Amino acid sequence: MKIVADENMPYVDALFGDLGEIIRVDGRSLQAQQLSDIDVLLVRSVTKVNAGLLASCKNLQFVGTATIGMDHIDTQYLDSREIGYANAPGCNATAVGEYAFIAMLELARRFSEPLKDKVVGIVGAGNTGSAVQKCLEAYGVKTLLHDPFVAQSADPRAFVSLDRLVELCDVISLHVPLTKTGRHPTWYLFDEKRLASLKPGTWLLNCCRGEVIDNRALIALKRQREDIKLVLDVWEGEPHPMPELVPLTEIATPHIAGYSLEGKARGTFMLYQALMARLDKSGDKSMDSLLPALWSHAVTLNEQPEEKGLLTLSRLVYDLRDDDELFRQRFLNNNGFDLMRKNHKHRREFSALTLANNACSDVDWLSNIGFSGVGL
Ligand SMILES: NC(=O)C1=CN([C@@H]2O[C@H](COP(=O)(O)OP(=O)(O)OC[C@H]3O[C@@H](n4cnc5c(N)ncnc54)[C@H](O)[C@@H]3O)[C@@H](O)[C@H]2O)C=CC1
Ligand SMILES: O=C(O)C(=O)[C@H](O)COP(=O)(O)O
Repeated sequence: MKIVADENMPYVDALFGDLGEIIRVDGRSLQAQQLSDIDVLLVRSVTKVNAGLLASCKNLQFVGTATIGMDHIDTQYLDSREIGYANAPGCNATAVGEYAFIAMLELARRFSEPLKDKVVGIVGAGNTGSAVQKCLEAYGVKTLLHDPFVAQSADPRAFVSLDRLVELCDVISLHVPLTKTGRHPTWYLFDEKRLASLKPGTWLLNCCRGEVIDNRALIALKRQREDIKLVLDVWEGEPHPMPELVPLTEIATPHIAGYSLEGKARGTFMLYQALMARLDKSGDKSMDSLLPALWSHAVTLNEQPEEKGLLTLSRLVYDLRDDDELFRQRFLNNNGFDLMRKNHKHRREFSALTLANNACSDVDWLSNIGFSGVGL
């Protein structure tokens, strides 16, 4: 079996090595002629999988994308050729949720405005939106949700309209797929008009897809409204963000909100499971053996952490300031955006840090945020 896999997908050799030959490729520049005799294609979000790429692959049985988003895959075309496919829903939801939560803690500290006093609006209440909500609620922050699809399901949570969310929230975090059609398209959901309606001092975070916000209109807004604070992980026109937008942000990163080691391992593992099911084989691999230990195993709490202490714990697991600094230095360099993504291997999730409780008082909320605990 011949398997072509994006070079930025970790653990492919460990999981797929027994199945056949593995060829690593640069997913963004992948060409049809590299694929003519392959059986399996494993990609990330930077590869457009369509008739143009696959027309000459006669043996192709399966396409896997180790991502949540599917907007880069022409599933109609794959269906028409009866090629199996899978994505990895939820694989990096915890990573995105923790990224947004940590970014909020960073802004709270930078501007001396406690996160605990804010109301946070979450647009899109699926896996990543719910992961942010989990961290916020565990910490005691009030959240409001907008999701016209989930609102109509049996989900017991309360929902508000987008207008109401924008009107009421101090912080807005975006977690929708990129869609151009259907009843509630998200392309430019935050257009010039919506951006103009943000209340004074709003913090706006985008960790989903760049084009959910009209980036030109965002630049125009920021030039008039210093009060708005931006956290952008995704950009219109990736891998070339509008250069004038970057200095207008508080935190800027190259589409790595989902890039925890755990999230990446989960993504590859979910594709392994999907391929094994497609081949009607039972897999003998497990995910546990893939991950290394965190550099610091345990921290002992002698007292209940305040917001500053919570940020300190978070930074032990993932210091978002490092990625922000590197991005500002490098995004304009030749291939800087993609190189930073390719080399991004340092980030863990809260669960990698074990907290020991010497504080007596109730610190269950920390395990509800996601930290591992001894006697929490
Ligand atoms: N920055 C990064 O590294 C990552 C970005 N993403 C992006 O985030 C998106 C969301 O991921 P998940 O939460 O896992 O997907 P999901 O499918 O679990 O949830 C998306 C939610 O958005 C809702 N939605 C759709 N249209 C909406 C609208 N117009 N207004 C409000 N809600 C709407 C859906 O009903 C759904 O509940 C992905 O599609 C992907 O594009 C995902 C993972 C990592
Ligand atoms: O899962 C998604 O959707 C994402 O946006 C990914 O986290 C992005 O990662 P790459 O697939 O572009 O490496």
